[in-house]
Amino acid sequence: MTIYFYKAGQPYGCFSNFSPHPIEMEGVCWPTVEHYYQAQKFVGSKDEEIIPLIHAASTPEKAAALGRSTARALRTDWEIVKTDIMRVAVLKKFLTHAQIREVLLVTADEILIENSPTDYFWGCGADHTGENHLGKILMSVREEIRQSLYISVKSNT
Ligand SMILES: Nc1nc(O)c(N)c(N[C@@H]2O[C@H](COP(=O)(O)O)[C@@H](O)[C@H]2O)n1
Repeated sequence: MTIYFYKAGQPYGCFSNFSPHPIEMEGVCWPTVEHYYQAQKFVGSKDEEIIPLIHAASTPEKAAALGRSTARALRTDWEIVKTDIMRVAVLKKFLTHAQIREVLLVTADEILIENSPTDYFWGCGADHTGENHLGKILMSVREEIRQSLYISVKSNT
């Protein structure tokens, strides 16, 4: 069975980057993965002063709106680094929060798909031809956590 997720308030909403699960990255606590991801777009760019505004945004939707502002200059390597940045943040989220880590592990080997009607990179898009990079990251994070649990159980036996 393929598992579709999208909005934080819907089934499997904890897989959305908009879910209210804070992460600490380099000593800074971010309210959601989305806040952190949107802020990373501006690290080292001439518009870096937007980062504290994104950090302080009261909702992930507001953080995303700030990060998507076309009037601002993104860091020049954004397209190269964005998938790695997302993976590190998503891994941190599931290492930090035991309850959603369990939800992820219980999905076993099911395919996970971000059912975004508009996003053909992170999600599957309206016609399901999208690249689903968020779903792929979640499946790879699931495997990494599974492997690390297996190694720690084995080393205790
Ligand atoms: N839950 C939710 N609501 C939305 O409105 C969304 N667009 C998404 N998708 C997430 O949006 C992020 C991509 O942002 P950029 O287009 O790169 O600015 C990424 O976190 C998607 O998973 N989710």
